[in-house]
Amino acid sequence: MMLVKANRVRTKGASAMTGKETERKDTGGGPILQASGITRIFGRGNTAVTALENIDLNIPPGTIVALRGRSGSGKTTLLNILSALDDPTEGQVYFKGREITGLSGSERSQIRRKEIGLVFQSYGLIPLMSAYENVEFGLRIAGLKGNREVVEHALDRVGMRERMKHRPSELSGGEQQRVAIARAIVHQPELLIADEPTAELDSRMGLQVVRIFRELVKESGMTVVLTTHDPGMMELVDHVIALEDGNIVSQTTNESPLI
Ligand SMILES: Nc1ncnc2c1ncn2[C@@H]1O[C@H](COP(=O)(O)OP(=O)(O)OP(=O)(O)O)[C@@H](O)[C@H]1O
Repeated sequence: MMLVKANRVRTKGASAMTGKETERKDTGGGPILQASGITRIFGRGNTAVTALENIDLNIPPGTIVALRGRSGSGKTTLLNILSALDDPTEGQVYFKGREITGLSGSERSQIRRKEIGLVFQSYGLIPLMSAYENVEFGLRIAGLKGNREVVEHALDRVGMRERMKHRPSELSGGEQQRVAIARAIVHQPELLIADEPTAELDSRMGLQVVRIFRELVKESGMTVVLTTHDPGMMELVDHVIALEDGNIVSQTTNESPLI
């Protein structure tokens, strides 16, 4: 499976998503995430690596956006900056109209815990906890009280309520990833950020995970930003941002995603 059919996509050089034309910093119809002039340099002097170079992008709310590119192209670095895990060397990131770059570590951590959900390639579940306890832990990290109904609802949304007493080692990779998604959405964040969420899964399980993302977008208006190596993902998401050597080389909008 390679590129999407030409009549279903619009490829833009400088699109609304990269456009510097979008100056608005509020969220009333504006982007949920906006990045402006993001450069990230690791190290100094002879050993310095420019992982991202002058990236501009706007992510519209209620969409699934995939960052795509080869290994080393800068996907994870960009995702870490968009989710306030890392600070850029230069540039600004606005989340819901508020600049998050330059905030203190504890302010950034508050935003991440309360307003963003994070999903990782390797699931990141706590082995000794059941699926239920892992999801409840997500609620506590967000500073909210454990609430049975809320936890079970999150597990229900990913189809894992029946297996909630099982520990991660008793679940398949796809099931573990679904629990990890339940943990990431239990505090009902507006933004879900997922680093290679389907990389460890076979194509059927991967599709199931993207289907869950689509349902979250439809039901709660959530925005999902993910990274992927998978060309097949282009058929499924709303926008694809392709990175090469720390630069955005193309942006594609899929007018009618398959799911
Ligand atoms: N902490 C770091 N120190 C030095 N260089 C780094 C660091 N993190 C990333 N890099 C470099 O920045 C570049 C981009 O890395 P990044 O992890 O963002 O790529 P990626 O597209 O996510 O790759 P992959 O698909 O393999 O995860 C690479 O050249 C990498 O070696």
